[in-house]
Amino acid sequence: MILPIGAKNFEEAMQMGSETYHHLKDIIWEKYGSDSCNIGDDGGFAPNISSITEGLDLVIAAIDRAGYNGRIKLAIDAAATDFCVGKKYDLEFKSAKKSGQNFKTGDDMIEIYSQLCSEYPLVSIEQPFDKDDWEHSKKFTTLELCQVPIVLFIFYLLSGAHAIMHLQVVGDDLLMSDPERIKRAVNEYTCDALTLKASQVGTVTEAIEAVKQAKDAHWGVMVSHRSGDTDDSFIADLAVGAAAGQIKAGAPCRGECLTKYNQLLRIEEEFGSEGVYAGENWRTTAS
Ligand SMILES: C=C(OP(=O)(O)O)C(=O)O
Repeated sequence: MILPIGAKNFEEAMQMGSETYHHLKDIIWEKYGSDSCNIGDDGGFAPNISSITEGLDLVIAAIDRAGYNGRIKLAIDAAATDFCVGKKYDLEFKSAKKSGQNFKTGDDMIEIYSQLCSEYPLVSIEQPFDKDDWEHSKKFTTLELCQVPIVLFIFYLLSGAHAIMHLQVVGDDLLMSDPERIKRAVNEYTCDALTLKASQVGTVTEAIEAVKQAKDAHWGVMVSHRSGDTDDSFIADLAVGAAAGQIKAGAPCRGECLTKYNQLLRIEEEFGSEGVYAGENWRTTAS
């Protein structure tokens, strides 16, 4: 996923995201052929890549070709519950020819994520471990991985702003937008942001309660669509109303994704000069 945090407003963010998406399509077409440009549930491409870094390199190349170097950061939704087998993580879970050799422990996964964080402009990882792997979620979140240069890091420490600089660890399945699980995650520090799925929590009232819990803990809030979503745009209003600062609604293609982004454009237009695009403050708007 990409975060166009260097945009001046949502309209520009949308332009940056769309241009990057279309450059990504060209790059994938050139390298893997047109079949690889078929899109999945969330509007993303799924070329036959053989490593995590191969995928990230494609996105970096697209950002570069679109001319947005330094203005767009990266995020990953690992959705690790999907490839957790027992207590291990099967990195070949998508392959038909499984060798059985690519199982990783929770500690191995921490190593992998840490390495990615040091090599890429990665600012957020969602669901890096299984939904019940509280142990590694805690171990990883507590690391507070930071990718800013050391000189800048010291400056941020001195200015008291260091809390926003480390990698955001987002709880999706770990929390299930459930108040009891959020409470446990806050107490144990097993993540520091909430994926908010209104259709998962059930009612708008409960969704607002979950946002309050997250804000009280000074967490980030990422309002999210669902796989196979409809063309309902309500989550755009929810994200603005909750001052979430973050929304995840898929790639800028197909009606069910675009309807959310179009609603955000309309909201921004309605607010006019009073509208505030979260931009660099994407994590702190929630507190
Ligand atoms: C679409 C998502 O979730 P789900 O599969 O639970 O709908 C997501 O987390 O990006």
